[in-house]
Amino acid sequence: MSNVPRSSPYPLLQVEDAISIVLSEASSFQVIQVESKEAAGFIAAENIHARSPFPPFKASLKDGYAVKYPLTAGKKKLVGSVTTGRAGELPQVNSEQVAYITTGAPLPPGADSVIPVEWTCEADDPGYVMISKGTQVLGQEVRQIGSDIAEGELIISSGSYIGVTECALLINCGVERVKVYSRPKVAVFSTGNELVDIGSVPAFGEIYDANRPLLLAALRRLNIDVIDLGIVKDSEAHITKTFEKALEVADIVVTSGGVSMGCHDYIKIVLERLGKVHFGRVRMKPGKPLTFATTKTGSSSKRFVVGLPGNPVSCYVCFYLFVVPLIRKLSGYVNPHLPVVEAELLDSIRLDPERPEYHRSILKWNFERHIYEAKSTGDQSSSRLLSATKANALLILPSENKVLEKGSLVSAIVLEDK
Ligand SMILES: Nc1nc2c(c(=O)[nH]1)N[C@H]1C(S)=C(S)[C@@H](COP(=O)(O)OP(=O)(O)OC[C@H]3O[C@@H](n4cnc5c(N)ncnc54)[C@H](O)[C@@H]3O)O[C@H]1N2
Ligand code: MOO
Repeated sequence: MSNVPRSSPYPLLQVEDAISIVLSEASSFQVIQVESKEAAGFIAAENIHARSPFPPFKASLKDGYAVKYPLTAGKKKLVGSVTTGRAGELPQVNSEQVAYITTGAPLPPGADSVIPVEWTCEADDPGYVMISKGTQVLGQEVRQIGSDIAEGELIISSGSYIGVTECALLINCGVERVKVYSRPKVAVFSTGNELVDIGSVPAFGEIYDANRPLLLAALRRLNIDVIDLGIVKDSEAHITKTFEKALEVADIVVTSGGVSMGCHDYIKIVLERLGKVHFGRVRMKPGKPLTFATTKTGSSSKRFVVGLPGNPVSCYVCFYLFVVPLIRKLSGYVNPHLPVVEAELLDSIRLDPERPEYHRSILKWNFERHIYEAKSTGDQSSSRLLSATKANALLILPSENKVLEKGSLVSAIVLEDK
């Protein structure tokens, strides 16, 4: 091999600049309507107002007796009962009368307050109740109409995340359907002549494809629709054909392998032909040959391609640093970045003098010291998946020719995977 390139034509970008490029390219969202009960996990694409107040009627806060304020202690006439869900005629309650009521049931006409059962006892006559403590204030133990949520109140603003409680809130307020940002579809393929799927027996020189299952599982955990395009041989023609297929069906194409300087590294070459390569190298460890491109053909919307490096840990780290924020931006997140916290190192770590390192670590909250502590996962080779197992954070370590002492404070990107 005498005709391979000896240096990369791609400038070595800083991580922050590379992430900014990805996010600035990803600005177009598609708005869809979903049923409120299916809305958890989406970002709202509209301001949502309560269709009805909650509670929709004056409701009792306690099991007890509905009364008209003021009511003194003593023997009172029982005029009926109101239980939750009850339709039809409610008993009229006047002064010196009571109606049995359960928690959440509507107050009957005339009543404005509730006396809890604990303040009452049975009377000798079944048509009466003994009230041992009278009303203290008007409206006691009553939830007024709209006291939790007023009719028309803004309950979810455009751009906010719909979690499980927001999903319940929508239904609480009678909102059946909501406009949300759709999530991108993602196609995944691995490249490499050495790769075989688990289940087949690897010949000498072959290894199992671990990256595709990693990416597919991570995407499914993010509720993303995935298209699995399998293992593709290191051939320009095969890779081109697979990209063309992927770009027809997916918004984002994520590949692994074939982005470095080897004679069979075709991803960058093919992407230069199919679209625009925004960057092909990032100053980071692991993940240096990470590649990002966009394509646009005919009337189809812009497509995004992230060429992840083949080393499994590089693939994993770059997925969380670049693909997850890209997905979040396209899905409507106002802040697409993963959370970052400050953590104290439990080990001394030798820094890399060339590249900032995204050091896999186990992050734990120390309840006595009120601080996050980070334990290294050991050998950080980009082929060693054991460095990423158990890890729930990536420590952002600066590039310097020194040892960062135990006890130093560093920024840690929190991974949602664990
Ligand atoms: N001359 C240079 N060589 C390399 C450089 C460089 O700057 N100059 N960068 C190195 C870095 S850093 C990385 S990272 C790798 C990434 O290279 P590729 O993306 O081209 O990856 P491959 O060569 O295809 O594979 C690398 C390694 O990972 C294994 N692999 C690949 N795919 C999978 C998979 N799906 N599942 C499991 N393991 C996989 C593959 O067998 C190789 O061992 O390049 C360096 N080289
Ligand atoms: O960047 Mo590579 O990912 O160090 O092995």
